[in-house]
Amino acid sequence: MSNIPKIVILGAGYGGVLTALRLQKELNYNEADVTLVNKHDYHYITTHLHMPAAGTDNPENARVSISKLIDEFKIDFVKSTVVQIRPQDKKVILEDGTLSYDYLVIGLGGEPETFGIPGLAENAMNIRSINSVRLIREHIEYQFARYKREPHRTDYLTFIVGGAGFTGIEFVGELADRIPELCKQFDVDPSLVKIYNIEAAPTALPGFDPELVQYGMDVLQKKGVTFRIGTAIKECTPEGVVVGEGEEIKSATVIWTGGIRGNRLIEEAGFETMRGRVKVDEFLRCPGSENIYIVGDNSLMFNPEGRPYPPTAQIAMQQGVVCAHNLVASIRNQPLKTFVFSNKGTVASLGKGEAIGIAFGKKYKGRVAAWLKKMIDIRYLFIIGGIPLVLKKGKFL
Ligand SMILES: Cc1cc2nc3c(=O)[nH]c(=O)nc-3n(C[C@H](O)[C@H](O)[C@H](O)COP(=O)(O)OP(=O)(O)OC[C@H]3O[C@@H](n4cnc5c(N)ncnc54)[C@H](O)[C@@H]3O)c2cc1C
Repeated sequence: MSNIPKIVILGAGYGGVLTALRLQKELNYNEADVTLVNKHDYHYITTHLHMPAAGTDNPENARVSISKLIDEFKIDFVKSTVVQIRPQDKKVILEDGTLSYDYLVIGLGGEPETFGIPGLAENAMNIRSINSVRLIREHIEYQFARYKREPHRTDYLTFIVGGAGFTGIEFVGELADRIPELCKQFDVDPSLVKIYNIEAAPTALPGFDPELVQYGMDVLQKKGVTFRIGTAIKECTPEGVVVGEGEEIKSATVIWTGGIRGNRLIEEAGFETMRGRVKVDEFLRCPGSENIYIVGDNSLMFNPEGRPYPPTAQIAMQQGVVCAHNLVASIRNQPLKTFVFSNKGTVASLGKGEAIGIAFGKKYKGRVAAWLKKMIDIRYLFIIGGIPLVLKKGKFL
């Protein structure tokens, strides 16, 4: 049996892919066996998913074949679903086999958090993966077709988005752009279509710059979005949602973007978690299990003021780089690097040609912010796949 350490990476999301790409670059020949496990043979660009969900872009543009990203002479890719993590045995159970590891990286991404709201898990859809956005896109078109057969059912033309965080705001922006096209295609009077964005917090985009939030809401309202801010969804049923003090909004489409938690496999593995996320140490290791690293939405880290960093692609990518560095350092018995988050800013799209954001300490809105958003997306494609990927998947217009 070989004495080469075995590194297993679970999940080819932002954290997992960056870890794999960096290991591929930094490890010398025969220094470690690296295996990347993912349930699909493609990586998806989560930050694009609001577009194919609304139907303003093709889902193909939001996914990249993993074989195009990694060097399969250096990294073994296993397409499978993880069903159990067994830290006590240093094993991972897959739906079709078992892997043993010396070092484990967990980057399985988050799951929707429904905060125990009755009916949400059963009746609402989520923008989480290529498969989930395909479903949303088809579902939206189908509601227009159904309405033409049952014109008394205006609930088919009412679209409810729960949560006005970044995902909710970006999605309603795209949906509002798509509606005129669908109305034309299905001969539907646009004034019959309603888009509600419902948020329990006292503001949309909680924690974001208030002036930019106001700008964003004005843009979206002009496009036809109705905001119900400071309004909690109390229940979700097959007929719609119940909000506030019992008001019912009838709708055949509820999309929940209001919360994200870590992965249930981590809780089931016996790690101490907060909403499925593990509070990692400064080197990104799981406390008490120094051979296990956790990156991305599965990890929990706090800023110097003691507040948790929101789970973003940006932090997941930076963690992937440091995680790979620390794995190589562990193997070489060298000192580990502390993870320090460098916030490059945040930009939220509001649909075609409109966005709001803060980058490099400055506020941006309108076309300039929309351009910035494109540059961020292109930069990511470049990091993971170089110029060929930018040319293939990059959106310049
Ligand atoms: C619509 C939307 C827009 C967003 N926009 C932004 C943005 O503009 N900027 C930003 O910084 N962040 C944004 N985010 C957040 C960002 O996408 C996440 O924080 C980021 O994807 C987390 O990366 P990750 O590596 O933890 O996991 P993910 O990217 O979620 O990847 C997890 C991977 O694990 C795989 N997987 C899951 N379970 C299993 C299993 N059991 N077995 C095998 N494989 C499994 C999945 O298929 C996936 O490939 C957005 C999120 C959404 C949903």
